Amino acid sequence: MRPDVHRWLRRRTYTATAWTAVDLAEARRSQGTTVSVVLPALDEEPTVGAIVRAIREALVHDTPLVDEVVVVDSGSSDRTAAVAAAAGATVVDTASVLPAHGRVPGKGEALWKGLHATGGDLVVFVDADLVGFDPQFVVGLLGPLLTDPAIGYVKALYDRPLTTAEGIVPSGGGRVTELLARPLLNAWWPQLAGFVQPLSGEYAGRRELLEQVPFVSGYGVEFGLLVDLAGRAGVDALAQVDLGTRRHSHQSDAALGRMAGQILQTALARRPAPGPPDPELLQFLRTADGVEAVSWDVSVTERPPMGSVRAGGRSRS
Ligand SMILES: O=c1ccn([C@@H]2O[C@H](COP(=O)(O)OP(=O)(O)O[C@H]3O[C@H](CO)[C@@H](O)[C@H](O)[C@H]3O)[C@@H](O)[C@H]2O)c(=O)[nH]1
Ligand SMILES: O=C(O)[C@H](O)COP(=O)(O)O
Repeated sequence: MRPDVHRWLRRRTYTATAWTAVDLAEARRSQGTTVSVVLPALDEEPTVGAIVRAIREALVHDTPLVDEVVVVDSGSSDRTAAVAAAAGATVVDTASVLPAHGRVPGKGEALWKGLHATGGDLVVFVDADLVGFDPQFVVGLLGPLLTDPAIGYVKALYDRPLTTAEGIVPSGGGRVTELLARPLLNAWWPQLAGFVQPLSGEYAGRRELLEQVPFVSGYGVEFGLLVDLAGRAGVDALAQVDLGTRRHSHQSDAALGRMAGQILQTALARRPAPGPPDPELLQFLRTADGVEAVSWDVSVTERPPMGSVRAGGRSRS
């Protein structure tokens, strides 16, 4: 493993249980820091209400860690907006925020408009399709930001079970992550190979930093933010926090193919200066102490066209 990635992993990987909501509420009160939570939502009627309610009960009413919970409705055709509002969220529609900029489809658009529609110094993004959501997710994401001024952006890491018709595969989820995003990141941005879940939809950042980078409109938004924020603030300003396990609703293989296409477009638009890709691939295993990185050499050797070999052989004979 590259020494810089090894150092970063040890220095910038945290566990959500390191903080309590009460401690962080006191930290942010003494700093005068405000916190917004943004949930992008497209047709998430079955799950959005429970997530909003859990955050509001634990982190607005019981302990004052969060100032506002905003659901950004990304053009839902179900009752997402009504359910979110009934649970206590402020609901905005992507079409009504910055109307002069129009509305383009996709998750990243909802996040970008959510950034505009909120006012917190710290902004926490949480997907609205999570199942069994725990408000400690928000506490964990805020922990590094409220306790270390050098950190500007924090991404979630977690185990990702895959729920299938046959049952639950404990670490079968994150298929786009494993098959596309991680290999791409390792090849072209190996300094970011320590991110266990580069596509995680739960992350938090300082507004002053988030407002300096573009937001890709679709599913490339996480990949783009990671690369762009590292470029803007440096890898040491980025951190990850272990939230345990995360379950969500899965998309079809065909939909994941389209997601992968958007991530590929995002990566190609940011491709670093030409040069050989890094041949190391870091993958991660869950251990009793957290996660362990496993390094693989994925370099390939190009054999010449057989015709040229035969021609060379003939000329030698
Ligand atoms: O046009 C859209 C599409 C999705 N969403 C919301 O965005 C969140 C995540 O979308 P989802 O379709 O559930 O994505 P996943 O299949 O979970 O994809 C993973 O990988 C994506 C690519 O990086 C990330 O954007 C996701 O957060 C991450 O969970 C959910 O709340 C959606 O309702 C929108 O608001 N608008
Ligand atoms: O992050 C990913 O790789 C995609 O969201 C797919 O996740 P899933 O395999 O858990 O559905």
